[in-house]
Amino acid sequence: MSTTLATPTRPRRQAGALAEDVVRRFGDRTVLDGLDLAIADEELVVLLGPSGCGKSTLLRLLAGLDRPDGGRVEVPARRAVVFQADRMLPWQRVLRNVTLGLRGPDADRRAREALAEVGLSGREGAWPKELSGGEAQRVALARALVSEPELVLLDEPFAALDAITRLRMHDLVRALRVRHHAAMLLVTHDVDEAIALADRIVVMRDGRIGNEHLVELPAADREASGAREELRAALLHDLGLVHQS
Ligand SMILES: Nc1ncnc2c1ncn2[C@@H]1O[C@H](COP(=O)(O)OP(=O)(O)OP(=O)(O)O)[C@@H](O)[C@H]1O
Repeated sequence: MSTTLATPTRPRRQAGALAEDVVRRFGDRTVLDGLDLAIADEELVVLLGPSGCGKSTLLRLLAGLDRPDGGRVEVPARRAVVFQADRMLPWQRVLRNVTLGLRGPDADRRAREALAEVGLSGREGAWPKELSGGEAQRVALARALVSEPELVLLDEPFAALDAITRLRMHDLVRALRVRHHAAMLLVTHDVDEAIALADRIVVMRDGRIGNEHLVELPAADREASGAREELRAALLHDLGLVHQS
């Protein structure tokens, strides 16, 4: 008997996230004013912009923690958010903080694996207050990734860390990207962090995305190169931090 195989329908490649003509007002202040942003699968987009321009507002909309007054937001159901403060439950040990919200008999195993991935094997039984700032943010990353999200939203996750620890966290993010295939949106004030990590840097201006920069520099050139310096100067200009003569 012959069998006719149905043509497999390829899953539609869904964008990592989409914001279309998004408006968000607080009182009479329009913070997001017709903003468009599409993040591709597995793309790491860094969002830069002056303080108060609406970066966290956009991130909260994409996280589903807030709703727009106009426009459309499309995000995958499996998404995770990492904030500047780790937001662990202080009365739960590290392992329980990672298994929070996980279901199934393998929750513990998955949480242990996630902690190993961020370099925290052996710290499962620690209390949150026993962790350094860098370790706490590692837990936050483990907690975000343990559910295998398709979209990870990071709101200044390393801002409170010292410079050396922040560089280690950048290495960790790069390593995690290789293993997890999530789209990421990272909000930061740190132009060097943006250049170190981004596939694309977008700069917010007047409630929308203003300039965008694709970052196609190989890893070594992100540390030191003429192209890096040019990009850095362009970003400082976009942010109004230097004036071109
Ligand atoms: N829930 C809210 N109620 C009223 N105003 C708000 C609310 N959330 C944000 N805003 C206002 O919206 C503007 C944008 O805030 P948002 O936190 O998004 O800026 P940001 O770009 O993330 O700033 P920063 O870089 O300083 O973190 C600010 O003026 C803020 O006061």
